[in-house]
Amino acid sequence: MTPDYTLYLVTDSTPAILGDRDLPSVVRAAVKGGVTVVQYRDKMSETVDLVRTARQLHEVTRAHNVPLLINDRVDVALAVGAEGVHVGQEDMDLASARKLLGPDAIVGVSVGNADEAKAATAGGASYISIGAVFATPTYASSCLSFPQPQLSNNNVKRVRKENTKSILGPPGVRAILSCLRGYSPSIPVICIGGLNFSNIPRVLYQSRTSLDDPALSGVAVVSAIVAAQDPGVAAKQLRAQINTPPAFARPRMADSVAGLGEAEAKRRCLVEDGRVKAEMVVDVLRRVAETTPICHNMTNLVVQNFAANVALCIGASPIMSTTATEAPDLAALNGSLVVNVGTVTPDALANYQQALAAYNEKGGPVVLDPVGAGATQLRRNALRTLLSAGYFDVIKGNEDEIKAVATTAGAGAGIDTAAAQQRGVDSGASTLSDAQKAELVRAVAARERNVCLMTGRHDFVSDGARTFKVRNGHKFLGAITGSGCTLGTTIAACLAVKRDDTLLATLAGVLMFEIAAEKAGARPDVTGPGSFVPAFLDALWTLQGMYELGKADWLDAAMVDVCDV
Ligand SMILES: Nc1ncnc2c1ncn2[C@@H]1O[C@H](COP(=O)(O)OP(=O)(O)O)[C@@H](O)[C@H]1O
Ligand SMILES: Cc1ncsc1CCOP(=O)(O)O
Repeated sequence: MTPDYTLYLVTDSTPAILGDRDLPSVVRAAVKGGVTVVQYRDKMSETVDLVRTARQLHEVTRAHNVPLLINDRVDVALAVGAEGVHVGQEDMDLASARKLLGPDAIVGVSVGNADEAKAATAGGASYISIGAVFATPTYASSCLSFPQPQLSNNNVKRVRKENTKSILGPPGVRAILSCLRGYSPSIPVICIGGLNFSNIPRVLYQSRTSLDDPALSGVAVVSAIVAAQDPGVAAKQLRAQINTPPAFARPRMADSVAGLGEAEAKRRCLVEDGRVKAEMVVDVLRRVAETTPICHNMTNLVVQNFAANVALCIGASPIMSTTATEAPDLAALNGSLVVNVGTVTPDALANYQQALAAYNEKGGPVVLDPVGAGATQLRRNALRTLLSAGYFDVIKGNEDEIKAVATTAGAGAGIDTAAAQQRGVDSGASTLSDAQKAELVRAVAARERNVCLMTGRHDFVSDGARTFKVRNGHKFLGAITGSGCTLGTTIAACLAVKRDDTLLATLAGVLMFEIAAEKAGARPDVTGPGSFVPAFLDALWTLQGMYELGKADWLDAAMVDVCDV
């Protein structure tokens, strides 16, 4: 019988995680709650104790028809008649473990990259476990910070090695999963590393680019169950969560192009015969004006006032709040969030993460503006932290910022572009052709399973399936501070009212913003960036009046090209 890997528990017997409870009763509660596989992992105990505990655990798991696997120790698995073992890259090799345990035993292998995954698959692993998805204190607290005089030098080395495993993030997991497509599509694959109640839905979602992609067979957790106050309740909640699509999962054309049907795919094309479908764009903007969505900005110190004014001029209701404790209340108001790292600090970063979690839980749209992300190490780190912390519906930035996003994710994410040393918050000279820009935004959107917008004289936007180039805008936008940031605010307002097509909402925001800029820049009294700013706010305000009237002819100015990537 093929084991069910849906919720795979890896045990941890150290006081920091297990506390003063006994492991068999924690495991009993966990399997009753819905754990489907148990791996007994104990790097510290003497063999005699390992065998005794493994026996107790096996009694518990057998009673619930759940396989028990022993970490590393084939001898212990044989001694207690466990269903199998789990080996790492540093442990006994797969072939020897298989030989000792026989063809029916479960032999799982930890992998950290595509080559290891392919080797384990070819070598006859029963399943593979990809990790580490996120950094986790579990190994550190369980092994290194806890004095273990009996730990041999070899064990110390091995433990250190595990602690320094590279962090893959969901994109790294997906890269490995997709390498296995066509190679061995049927091998069960799970992932491990820092997984818990708040990040499992996103990992399951972002580890696939589309519904046609191979999916994970399950997730492995340690402290989310072993350290939980009630391991049984924790297991039950995790099982329920694994089976429920996350609140932020929206219908995406990229997910199901084939399943959409020709009529629906065409309807969502947005551009027909070289012209943008004006009524669809106007519908989004009218909804903003009529419903006044809350637009929560966690933005930099430079643009607070400008961003609030832009939001008001397009008909949204801005609130500039950088304190995460009020984010759950704001997320409940059905609006959207902008996370703009323009003046990021360590405290601010912690607040962004909490607010992101609050919006992700409610399914409220979130825009990430990684301002200056390619300029300093602090910003690169902040970007890495945010990309692992939650799901962003839209990531927007100038060329250098999008390059930073593309090169940030975990190993194996595989977007082929060079990171750029950004000049402050502005982008340096462009080094990419139009085709490369189109491919870059498509690849980021596909990797993150969201929408990516790269701004500049011309903008490129993609949801992984549809990619457009927008040729609107005005040179004064590039000559004032905060044009990119306030475009993020504008897009967030559109996302709040158009949740079933993130790309359309983004395109609507871009067009309104840039055509307003063209109208402002064309005014005879606008002679430079200084006079442009108030004229731009006026133009946004005037356009808002037009869509309230249902007028769409201003969109004749839209210049949107379909990119063939
Ligand atoms: N030279 C330009 N001509 C037309 N539009 C521009 C120009 N430079 C920037 N923009 C527009 O200004 C907005 C912000 O883009 P950008 O300046 O790239 O962002 P940032 O301020 O984040 O660096 C976008 O709408 C973009 O299209
Ligand atoms: C100048 C500056 N410094 C930190 S944030 C910021 C504003 C950047 O605005 P934008 O990226 O929209 O031009």
